[in-house]
Amino acid sequence: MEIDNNVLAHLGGVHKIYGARSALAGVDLELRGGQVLALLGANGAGKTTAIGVLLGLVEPDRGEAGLFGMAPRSLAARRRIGVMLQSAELPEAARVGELLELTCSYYPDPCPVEECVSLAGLDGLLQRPYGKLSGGQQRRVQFALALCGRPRVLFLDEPTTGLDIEARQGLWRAIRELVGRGCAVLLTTHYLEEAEALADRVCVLQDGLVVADGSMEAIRARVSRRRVRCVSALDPTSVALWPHVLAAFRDGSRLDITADVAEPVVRQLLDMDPDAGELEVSRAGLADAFIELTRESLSAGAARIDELPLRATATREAA
Ligand SMILES: Nc1ncnc2c1ncn2[C@@H]1O[C@H](COP(=O)(O)OP(=O)(O)OP(=O)(O)O)[C@@H](O)[C@H]1O
Repeated sequence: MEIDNNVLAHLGGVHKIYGARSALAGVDLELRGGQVLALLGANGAGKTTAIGVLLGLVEPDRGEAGLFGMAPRSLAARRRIGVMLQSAELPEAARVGELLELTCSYYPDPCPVEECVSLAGLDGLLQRPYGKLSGGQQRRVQFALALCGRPRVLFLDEPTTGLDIEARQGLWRAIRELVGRGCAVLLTTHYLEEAEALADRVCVLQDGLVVADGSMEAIRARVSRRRVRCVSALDPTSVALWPHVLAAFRDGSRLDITADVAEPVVRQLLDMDPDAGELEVSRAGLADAFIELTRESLSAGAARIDELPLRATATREAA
């Protein structure tokens, strides 16, 4: 078989079953040099299991995984990656500086500690015991530890969960800087704006299956649709049946409508509810695409974004 040198990490036909539950049901995935791949999916979709298989932490029942064309558990492969999982068990009494120095000592050509500190925004925290840090500060320490070996590939499993807005944006800046230096990133996140801000490729998992895999532009192009929001008492279930409406749901006092074109929907809305107010019309983003992709995929049986059907009439409440 011909080996593509630009593929840094891959899964091929991976199945993983836990009891009666299929966590991965034949997943193919490729991460290439210079790429930021966002792995998206609802809770339990299989994202962490996929990362576990890629890292050699989870043994697949079927299929194969590789890192730099090697077995994921090989030392040579492990030396070239950085990993930040959803949780980390680190000694609570160890000071941040000690943890960084120790981790750097495992690598032949480590990243200078000061650089890890600056990228992760840990200034002033080096003397603090890890166990006394806030949850957000601990996440930043875990990020810094992932950088110690100058990774060629970074695996980040929900890296910014629990971070405040400033810390999240700091971490995005750091990720962009690392990508600029040639690091590839596999990222899972529930913040779709995070995927939009960082990723150039998106893979959506649902119930252990890849339901969409494409470039961010392909997804954006796919959702050239509009979002209409307003305060209205109209029933979203009937609004979902109007011409041009793809989905409608209630968000508190607001009605949130996704449509292929906005104008006829706005006209009908104002006809049906003259009291409708605070009208907003915007271009639908990745979040809307994601909701549709995961809602429609089961009936569509599609594997690529451009194969998915264009219409969904269910409301989010009903889904
Ligand atoms: N060690 C395990 N034993 C039993 N079931 C497991 C195990 N690990 C994962 N699962 C199950 O496999 C499925 C996929 O889990 P996984 O953690 O990969 O999902 P996820 O997409 O990462 O979810 P989340 O967004 O909540 O982190 C879930 O149904 C989960 O309960």
